[in-house]
Amino acid sequence: MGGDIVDSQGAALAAAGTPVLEGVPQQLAEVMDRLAIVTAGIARRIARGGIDEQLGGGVGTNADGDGQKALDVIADDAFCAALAGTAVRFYASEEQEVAVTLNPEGDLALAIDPLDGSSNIDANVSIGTIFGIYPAEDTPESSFLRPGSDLIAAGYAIYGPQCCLVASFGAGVLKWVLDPETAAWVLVARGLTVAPSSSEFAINASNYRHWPAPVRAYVDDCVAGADGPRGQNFNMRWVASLVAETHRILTRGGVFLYPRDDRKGYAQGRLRLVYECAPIAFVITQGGGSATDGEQPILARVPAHLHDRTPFVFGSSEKVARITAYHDLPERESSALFGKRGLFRS
Ligand SMILES: O=P(O)(O)OC[C@H]1O[C@](O)(COP(=O)(O)O)[C@@H](O)[C@@H]1O
Ligand SMILES: [Mg+2]
Ligand SMILES: [Mg+2]
Repeated sequence: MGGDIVDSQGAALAAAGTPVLEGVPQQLAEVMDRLAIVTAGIARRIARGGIDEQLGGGVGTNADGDGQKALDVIADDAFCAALAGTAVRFYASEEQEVAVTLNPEGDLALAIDPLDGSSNIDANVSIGTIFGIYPAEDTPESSFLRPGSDLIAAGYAIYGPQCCLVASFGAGVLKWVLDPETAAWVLVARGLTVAPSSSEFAINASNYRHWPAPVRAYVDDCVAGADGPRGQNFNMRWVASLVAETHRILTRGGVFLYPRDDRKGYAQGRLRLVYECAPIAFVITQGGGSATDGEQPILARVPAHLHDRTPFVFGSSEKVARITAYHDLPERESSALFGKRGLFRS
């Protein structure tokens, strides 16, 4: 199962019929266990990176034109192999052009970003895996080209100082920690929530000059701090790993923005609706936070194609609502100097 990325402890448990993960609904138990087993194997392989292989080395480009690192391909192969023979009928990966049929009798359709944040592999900064599970329909198109509100499960693994799995099955957000002493997954939380407000925002500010006016206006007002219309100071973070930003926001609140911008190829932002934004939106919404494309809820968006991208804003509800309000401002208001803006002047 999963080539050479298999956690032997997890595989032995599964072979003995013992659940690897506690707290998973029966319908999803085998699939979640296999995801957990591969995740533990990837975590161990990352920890050994550079000893006998270079996981961050470039190996080509995927069908979508993105550069692929060795670990992107290793992780994709491992998840795909591990899910063969389970209830997963269709496997749709960010790294593959079309969805793979794994089990024609299966009743689940799994979308995956096998390795998220790949620019951070060599830098030893947190990276992850993102997944979403739908009920399978007759074809890959009808299974995946639907609103994220149809998801029955979604979550992510984070390969960081601590390896965690975070998932929702539609009734709150659960978190497991991989115990490095025993190699067992331990359920540590059942009801993770997103703080309703916060003074942190996350955006790649190097693209400032390319952003739409409402995003520039929002960030201008945050950066102006106590001297601007918001009348309070803010802090900024940018990890460049969506999983790491999500994990921080689930831990202490905040807001994340990856807007559309004027650069070639960024008319719909950077992040993929099916593999990244819908699953993260599902988890964040289950935790009481919000997720939009700047204006509309992400979970209502229906992709036209598997690899569609979308602007993405998510996090503490109060902040996401405020960003939507900036998008509703008249153009002359959102492009005005921050001190002149009426709506949010304190
Ligand atoms: O380098 P940028 O433009 O800041 O983009 C960073 C974003 O790109 C991503 O790395 C895209 O994911 P992949 O690594 O799976 O392609 C996100 O994790 C992250 O939020
Ligand atoms: Mg990604
Ligand atoms: Mg990826």
